[in-house]
Amino acid sequence: MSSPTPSTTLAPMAGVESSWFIMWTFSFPMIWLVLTIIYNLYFHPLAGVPGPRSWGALRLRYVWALVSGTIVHDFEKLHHRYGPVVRVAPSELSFTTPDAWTDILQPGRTPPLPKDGRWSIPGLKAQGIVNIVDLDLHGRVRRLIAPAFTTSALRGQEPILQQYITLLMDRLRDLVTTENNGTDGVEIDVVPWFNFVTFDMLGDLAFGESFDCLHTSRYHSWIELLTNTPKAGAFAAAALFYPLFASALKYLIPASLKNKVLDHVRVVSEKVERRLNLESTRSDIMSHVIKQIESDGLEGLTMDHVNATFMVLTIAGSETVATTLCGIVNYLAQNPSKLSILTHEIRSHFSNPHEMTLERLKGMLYLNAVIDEGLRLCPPVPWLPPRVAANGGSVVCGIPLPGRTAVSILTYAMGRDPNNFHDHLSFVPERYLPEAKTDPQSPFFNDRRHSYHPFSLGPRICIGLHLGMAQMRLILARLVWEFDLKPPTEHRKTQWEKLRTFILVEKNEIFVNFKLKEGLWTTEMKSSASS
Ligand code: HEM
Repeated sequence: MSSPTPSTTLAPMAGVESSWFIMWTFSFPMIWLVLTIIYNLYFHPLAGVPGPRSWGALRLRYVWALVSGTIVHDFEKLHHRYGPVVRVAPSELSFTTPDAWTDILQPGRTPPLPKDGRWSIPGLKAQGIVNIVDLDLHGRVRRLIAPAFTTSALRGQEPILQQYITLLMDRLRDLVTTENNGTDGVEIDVVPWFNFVTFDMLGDLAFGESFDCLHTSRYHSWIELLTNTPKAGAFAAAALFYPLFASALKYLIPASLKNKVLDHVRVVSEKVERRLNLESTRSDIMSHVIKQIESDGLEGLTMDHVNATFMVLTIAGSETVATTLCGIVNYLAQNPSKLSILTHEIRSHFSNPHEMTLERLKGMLYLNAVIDEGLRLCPPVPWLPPRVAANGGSVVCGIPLPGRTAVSILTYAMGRDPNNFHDHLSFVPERYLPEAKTDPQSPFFNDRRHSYHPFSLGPRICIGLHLGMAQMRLILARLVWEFDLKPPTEHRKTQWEKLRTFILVEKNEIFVNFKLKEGLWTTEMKSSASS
């Protein structure tokens, strides 16, 4: 009897082995996935915190919300359903309780919880102030730039702010008069204009050079790249939650984009260097930094830290102010009775724009109430970037958190919470007037104004708070002094609640109807419009 050939005996065995191999290859990750889900849902230390199973089982649902720009509205819905503390990922909680501000940000006491390093900008030699995780390093960078943001420094910077606001008014006046003689209203998309003015101001204050957006009525190419940074940041952070995907991403990013980012870093360094070498007596942000370096040196920092900080300042100091202004003007145009109170306050106090100094505008009660109400309904940082619990664990709002648990605060939902604010979804600046705080008959007497912090709190509170408030006061006052504003046609109205968020709010077009104030339509303007 002839013995079987090897091929006839081995073939079935090889088939069995390869099918085992295939089965293991596919089933091992499946088993791992199922075990992870079971652990996260039933055995994880945060398993008892309220939240939907689909978000607590894996981080996929969170990442999807992040890259689709729906994270803020999704979190808000979860808070409505599950309460003030929600588990939004296996090891991340979102808070809307007032105590979260103090427990997480620790104003004036023990060090705050550090930022979550997964949100840093990848590929930089050093992080800028907003993204630095190390508390000591952050403190040194903050000390270097802080003198540029005091109220007395702001007084020196006022002429620069006024110069750009005048230019903005000139541009808007041109648009209104050339489009239809200024007599009927003109619908203007305010988004680019508020971005132009805030970027130009920041360019001048930080680098001693405007970006010339207002002069050219166009975004500087650099600004276009910068405004996409938060969106790219959301995608980069999403990738970092899955390290395998993050390394693949490195190879997927087109070389042209990588080069653009490198170019961008190079341009900032050149701008910083040019300004540092400029012999000038002007008072801007850099003049204070130069004085600080001359007196205390760089305190162990490198120029990479300075450059990265000036890069983030350009965004943090302009997008935020532009977004809030868009929100405020959108609400004002759609609430004519509130707009007319503001317009009356400004026009009755000032007979010409030169009288509108920062000092005098600080005392305009309704103007300030309008800004506070705008910040409540349209916070430009609607979701405070996550912090992490200490390695050995921390306690936030009475909940013991395992080490490295991420925690975030949903500012947007806190501002719109009926438990915090009466008539919570309406635009009512009156809630911020002094009488609402002192008159028990006021429907807003019990509003929890103290529980809302659009500029954050503690050692990482917004450094540009005074500057931002100054820009908003000046721009709004000049706008209502010069123009009669009205809502746009119905199909062009914007509902703020529908905007997406990629770390910062994504603004599309926001139309407002502009008409020159009665009496500003001078003979000179008429002839230049008709020529
Ligand atoms: C409407 C105006 C503004 C609002 C509502 C606002 C809000 C905020 C918030 C909530 C934070 C905390 C972010 C975090 O902890 O992750 C922050 C930080 C910061 N903001 Fe603002 N901001 C505004 C305007 C400005 C301006 C005008 C500047 C500067 C020119 C600026 C510069 C910064 C910087 C540098 C930080 C980081 C501070 C640190 O980490 O120490 N902001 N801002």
